Formats: sequence, structure tokens, C-alpha cells
Amino acid sequence: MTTLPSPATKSLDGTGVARGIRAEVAADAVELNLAGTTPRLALVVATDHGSSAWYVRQIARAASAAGLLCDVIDLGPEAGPEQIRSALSRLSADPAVHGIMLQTPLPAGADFGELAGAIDPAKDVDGANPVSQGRLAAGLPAHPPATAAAVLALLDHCEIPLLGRSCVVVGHSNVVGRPVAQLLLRRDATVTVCHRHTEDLEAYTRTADVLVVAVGRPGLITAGHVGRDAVVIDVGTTPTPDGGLAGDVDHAAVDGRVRVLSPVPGGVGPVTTAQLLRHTVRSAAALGGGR
Ligand SMILES: Nc1nc(=O)c2c([nH]1)NC[C@@H]1CN(c3ccc(C(=O)N[C@@H](CCC(=O)O)C(=O)O)cc3)C=[N+]21
Repeated sequence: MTTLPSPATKSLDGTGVARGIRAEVAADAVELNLAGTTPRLALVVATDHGSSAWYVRQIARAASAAGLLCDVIDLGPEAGPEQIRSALSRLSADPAVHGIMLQTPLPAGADFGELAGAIDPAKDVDGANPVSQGRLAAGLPAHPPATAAAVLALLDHCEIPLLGRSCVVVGHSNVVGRPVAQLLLRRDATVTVCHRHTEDLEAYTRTADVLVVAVGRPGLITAGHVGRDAVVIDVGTTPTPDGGLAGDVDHAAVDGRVRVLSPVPGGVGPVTTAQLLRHTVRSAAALGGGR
């Protein structure tokens, strides 16, 4: 009997996938512009958090390169809930705006779900309104959160089969874990959702053909948590003291053990930004009107 060599791990190229999506978005934006609609995305910011500021700059740059307009409405970290709500309501009523995103984190006392209720679901390009989340769960058309959509875009890019497969999602946040589970269910995967109170996490994650981890705890997933041949999507992005980013997966420990692994940085992150733009051109096409 010979021992099989450990499988080589393929690293997912999120940057390349994002580039492809941005090219599609740019082509769609040309068509929309010719038809008289310039897709317009509005970002509402009420935080001075570094990760949000970085993301806002990134979105603005990618939007302008793809032929979309992007407005940043910076209300400052002291903004009150009513101020945020009225900005979202005004943008929802503005026919020139096709996409609206409320950045997290929010000031203390502001509830994300409550405020996102003021975003017109037709413009809710980051799937934040509880109505969008409900529609997603009910299998109705809705934009999923961009990060959740990015996870599926990466899996689809590699043609990972989902129907009937064991998919384990670690993390049950409204921005990633829950909507990813809903998207996987829509594809008839067998979905298990684990979270901070799950006992014996490894027992679940080891069974996964596809493992999606989105909790924000570096090193949570290590060699004992993954089966050979698993496809692992690492959604964590925790800043490290040296100015880098750490995912939730111990990449050195699982490398060579799993079949596919999405890196951090360069995995889900860049696809998230591209997906937000994709949702915006889709909304612009559906809404039309107003330049
Ligand atoms: N409502 C809401 N939805 C969000 O999705 C949301 C938000 N608020 N607030 C801020 C955070 C931050 N965020 C990132 C997206 C992409 C990268 C990204 O592309 N990162 C690069 C690397 C960045 C680097 O090198 O520093 C990567 O992963 O390769 C990072 C962070 C989305 N956020």
C-alpha cells in the first residue's frame, strides 16, 4: 500500500475574479450611459473607523474606473440615528441614485437593521434592509450583502458543485453568515450554520465539502478542522499589529491539506467591492430614469 501524497492546495485568485467582474460592470455601465442612465451609488458614512474609510476609498476608485458615479455622504462619527435615517430616506427618494450603502460600524445608539429599513429595497445594493434579508430567505429576488455574494462568486468561478454538497458556514452575522447560508440553500446545498456557541466545532467543519468562515477570529480554523479535499473560503479580515490582515483560517496549517483555499488578503475582499458595483448597475438597469 502506498500513501497518497497530500493534495496540492489551489489558492483562489480573488483579485483576478474581481477584475473580471469589474470589466462586466464597466461594459454594462457603457450600455446604461448610452440609454441615458449613469449608474450612481451613494455611500452613507457615520464612522471614522479605518476599515470603513479604506473600503469607501476603494469603492469610489473602482466605481469611477468602471463608469459609475459615487457620492460619499459623510455624516461624521457623532451623527444621530435620525440624521442617518433622513439621509437614507432622501437618497431612497432621489431618482438619480440607484444604489445606497450604509457603512458599518455605526455610532453607539444607532441600530444597523433599524436604520437600513430606510433604504429602498430596490436600491439596497448591500442587502442591509431586513426586507431584502427576508426576501433572500424566501427565495425572492433581492440583493444579498456584497460580501455574501462575493463568496458565491468565488465558488462559481471555480465551478465548485454545491447541489447536495455539505456546506458548513461558521458565523451567523446578518452581513455574512446568514445570507451566505441562504444563498447556499438556494443552490440546494446541505447547509450547517455554526457559531460562537457551537459545541465541538471541529466535528461539523470536518464534514464540510465547502467551508465558509466569517467570524473575525484569526487562527480559529486549523488543520484539525478541515477535511482533505475541502474548499475553504476565509472571509475574516482582522487587522494585525504589523499593518497586515489576518483571516480566520490558519493558512500555513491547512495548506497542502485542503483542495482550494481563498487567501487573505486577495480573496473575498476585492470581490466584495466588485460585487457592490455589479449590484449597483443591476439596480440602475431595473430602475432606469434620472441621470
Ligand atoms: N455595511 C457594510 N458592509 C461592508 O461590507 C463593510 C462595511 N459596512 N464597513 C467596512 C467593512 C470593511 N470591508 C472591506 C471590504 C473589502 C476589503 C478588501 O478588499 N480588503 C483587501 C485588502 C485590504 C488591505 O490590504 O488592507 C483584501 O482582502 O484583499 C476590506 C474590507 C467591508 N465592510
